[in-house]
Amino acid sequence: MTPKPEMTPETLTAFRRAEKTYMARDPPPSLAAVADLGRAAGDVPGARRLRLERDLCDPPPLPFRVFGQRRPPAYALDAHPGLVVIPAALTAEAQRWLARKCLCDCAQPPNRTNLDPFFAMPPAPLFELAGRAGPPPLVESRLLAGSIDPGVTRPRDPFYARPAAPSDLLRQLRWCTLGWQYNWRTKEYDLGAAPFDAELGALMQSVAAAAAAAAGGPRFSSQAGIINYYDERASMAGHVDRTEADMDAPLVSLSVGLSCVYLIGGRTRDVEPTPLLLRSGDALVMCGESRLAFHGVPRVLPGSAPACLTDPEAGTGDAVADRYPPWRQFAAYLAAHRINCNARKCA
Ligand SMILES: O=C(O)CCC(=O)C(=O)O
Ligand SMILES: [Fe+2]
Repeated sequence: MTPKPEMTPETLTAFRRAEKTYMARDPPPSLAAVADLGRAAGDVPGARRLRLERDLCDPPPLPFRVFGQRRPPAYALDAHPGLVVIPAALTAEAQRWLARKCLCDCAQPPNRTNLDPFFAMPPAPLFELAGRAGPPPLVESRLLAGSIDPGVTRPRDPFYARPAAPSDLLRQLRWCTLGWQYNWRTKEYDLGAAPFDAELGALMQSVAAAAAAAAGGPRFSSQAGIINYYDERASMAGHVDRTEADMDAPLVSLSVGLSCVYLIGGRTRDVEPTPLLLRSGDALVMCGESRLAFHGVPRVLPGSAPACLTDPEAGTGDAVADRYPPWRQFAAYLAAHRINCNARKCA
């Protein structure tokens, strides 16, 4: 038997090499080569300022000021055609609104989460249950109850085989699907549909329309989406979102909370990716060619969330505040997590 060849850095693909660099823990990587379009776009090789030909707020998607500017600076990168980055697109209030949407309105049935196969999820947002005073209502384990669906791999971690407190489940929340429900096992949208939050859909549409008018590929509607919840050590491996039948329509992606290093590559992992710094409130739109590009999040940056989120009183006066738990509960979560919410057209 021939021994397996050592995977030397030379034999790794360019994408994998970059992932390893930015995932390293000891020592942590230098961020000197990470492109900062929000603060130093002039230093980024191949970055071009795009002229938005449409206002972001045309028509206004929500009844308060969502975008910092009607036509904020937006950037394209020569090496990744079709990608549009709009740094600091969202106002502080809109970032708080998005965090509330992603943690409360959207993260509950009928939308699915990574926890559904293993727990009998209550018909309420975990985030709200986790913040309630008094002894928490425990959530039943489907493993323990024997009601786990056939074909689902049983996790080894004993956490999944015991009733769990909502606050412990919230720590394990990794994703939630919106609209057409994506099945990670079959890699198809075959789990039926839940209504896509109308307000969130309007916000996504606003960003898609302005970016697509500048970069091509105007058709967009929020048919499906994913919310990703990252703790400080979480990452997302490089992939292409290729399940959607309509791969010409843009994919819109909004982030709040901690900053991250986002890698954008090309059609294969051999294309050298560009590391981008994405901050809370940035919008990213994958149009045209970049819709087929490998991308991922190798690193979240602890301590990088803005004060407009982490100040315990920051959201107290917001128009929607009384519909949600007190802001201090969000502030604590956002100081230690990144939330990414993305939407795509499927058919
Ligand atoms: O978190 C991000 O910015 C990327 C998420 C992503 O690529 C996805 O959900 O497909
Ligand atoms: Fe993706």
